[in-house]
Amino acid sequence: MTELLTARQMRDLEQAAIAAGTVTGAGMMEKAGQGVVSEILKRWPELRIKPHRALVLCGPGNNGGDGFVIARLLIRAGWSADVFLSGDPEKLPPDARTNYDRLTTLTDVHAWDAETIRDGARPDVIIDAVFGAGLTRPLPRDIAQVLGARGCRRWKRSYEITRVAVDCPSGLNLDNGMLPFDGDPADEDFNPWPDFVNSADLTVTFHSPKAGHYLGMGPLICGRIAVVDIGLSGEAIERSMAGQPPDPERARLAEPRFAGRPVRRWPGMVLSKNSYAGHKYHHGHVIAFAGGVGRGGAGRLAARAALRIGAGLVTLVCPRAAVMENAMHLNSVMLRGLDDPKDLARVADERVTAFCVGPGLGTGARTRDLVAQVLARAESERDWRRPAVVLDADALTSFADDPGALFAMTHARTVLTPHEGEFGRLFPDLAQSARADASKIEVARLAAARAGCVVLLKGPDTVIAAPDGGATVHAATYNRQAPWLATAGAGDVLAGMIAGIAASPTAPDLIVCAEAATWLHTEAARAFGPGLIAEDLSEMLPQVLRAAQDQPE
Ligand SMILES: NC(=O)C1=CN([C@@H]2O[C@H](COP(=O)(O)OP(=O)(O)OC[C@H]3O[C@@H](n4cnc5c(N)ncnc54)[C@H](O)[C@@H]3O)[C@@H](O)[C@H]2O)[C@@H](O)CC1
Ligand SMILES: Nc1ncnc2c1ncn2[C@@H]1O[C@H](COP(=O)(O)OP(=O)(O)O)[C@@H](O)[C@H]1O
Ligand SMILES: [K+]
Repeated sequence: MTELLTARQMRDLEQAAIAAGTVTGAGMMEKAGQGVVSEILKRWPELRIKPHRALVLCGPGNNGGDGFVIARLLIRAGWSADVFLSGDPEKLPPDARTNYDRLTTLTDVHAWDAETIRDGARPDVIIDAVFGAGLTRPLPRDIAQVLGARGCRRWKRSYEITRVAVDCPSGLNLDNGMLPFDGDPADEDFNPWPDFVNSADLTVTFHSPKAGHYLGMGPLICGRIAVVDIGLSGEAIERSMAGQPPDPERARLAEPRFAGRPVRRWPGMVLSKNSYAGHKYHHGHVIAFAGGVGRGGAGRLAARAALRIGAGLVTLVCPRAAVMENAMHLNSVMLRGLDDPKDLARVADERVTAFCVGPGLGTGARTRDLVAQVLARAESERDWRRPAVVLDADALTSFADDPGALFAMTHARTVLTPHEGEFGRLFPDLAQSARADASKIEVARLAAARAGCVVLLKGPDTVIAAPDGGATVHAATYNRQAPWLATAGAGDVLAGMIAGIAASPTAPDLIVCAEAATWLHTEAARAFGPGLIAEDLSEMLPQVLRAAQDQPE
């Protein structure tokens, strides 16, 4: 799984490698520039045919330094390049200055002027090397005037101009995926979208992607992401393998890759039925709860998903009045009636290894009691650990008035799976800071630490965090978009899938189960495609599981 670095972690890696003498700043900058040029020509081979015109926009730091390298390489390849620098050449950092000096022997580098840039010849390619990891404030207005969506409208067919961002579209915060903007939103003519949103067709980043490429606005404005090696690979092997919990300090991306290469065994290795041995109890017994009469659908969706993903047995537990209704819909999923949560032991013996609580349950005292009963379950004599507990939907909302009461009961074998609304009810202060400028990764980490359990905060950029700080981003973006998942009941299916994977007595850490479930959930949605409704997800799982497990060594 690829590590998602923060700007600071990337800087530290570079500094450490420079200090160790394995790379130099100038060497990395040269590789960065070369990498951008070769990615452009790889992505648009037609640009190789004859030289073209580039507009290279450079900033006052090392991102600008990359721009000077790119301009030099393009000019050497016969292109014409109009180069502009925002900032004082005398104040450039040393490596950027060296590349500025080399470039000025080939062409002029003009001082930034929005009007001059916009009145200049129409470029075929715009290189955005204004700000990268070092941006600390909103994009200054004179830069937004050029890079913002309105910026290049003066040119004919401006929408056909290829836009390439170096490290990120300038203005993007690489830690949180946000686009801080200047100006007063209260002003009548203020419109952050065309003014400040700078988007690219291709973003070329270095060594490893950064969190902001995958969070928030990042996927909307980066186009595609290409990662190029700048000589740091030997310095930083990924610190945790797929199938093992993430390193507490390094967030990662849930995907079947390690150290830049495809890993064929993930997520198959996380699933229970990956060897010939075992009977049904070896794969765990899940209990999913359903609501009262007429409200059983969500619980049934979760139960079916738990069975499809591989739990040995699944029982749906509902109020007695709803047994007949549920019986009409269920075959392989078993069914029991339960009115008083205190009688849980009657329907759930010690062989139950996972519970899924919340979908369709309704909010209130009964749901709170059920959650309390389930969370109070200790490890049994048969199993060395407590049953896993997935709390979703109404199991979360029922504690909106007193989240502390929930966190007093949650334990390390618990996963909370809130969408943003449910998250705001349990963690109002953290939701607030996420709306300001805290990264979704940091916010989920704080929530997991407070609740003492795994927190999975949903969305196209789902973040899964453990109390020790381990965090994974699951990206249903770029080439894994699955907008069809925004459909009622998709979350219930995910909760059931997590329970189904975690139920196995041999299941790995809960965060690892949650990563695999989230990835498979999106794979199922992608395999079905448009028109998906929640029922379809479980039915796509056999096909998705086959692809995940039947891989040659
Ligand atoms: N040797 C290295 O460290 C390498 C750095 N690389 C490039 O260097 C970039 C990071 O370089 P830097 O740390 O110099 O950062 P940047 O070049 O992203 O920006 C830093 C500069 O912008 C100024 N600044 C920040 N926000 C501003 C704002 N809102 N308005 C006006 N000025 C603002 C800062 O004062 C500083 O002068 C990476 O994104 C990458 O493109 C690559 O060349 C790879 C090697
Ligand atoms: N635009 C989207 N792209 C990808 N996944 C999405 C998108 N919108 C929602 N999802 C996913 O779909 C599921 C929806 O869950 P949830 O909001 O709990 O819905 P429900 O309660 O109706 O089941 C989550 O797993 C979420 O991450
Ligand atoms: K940039």
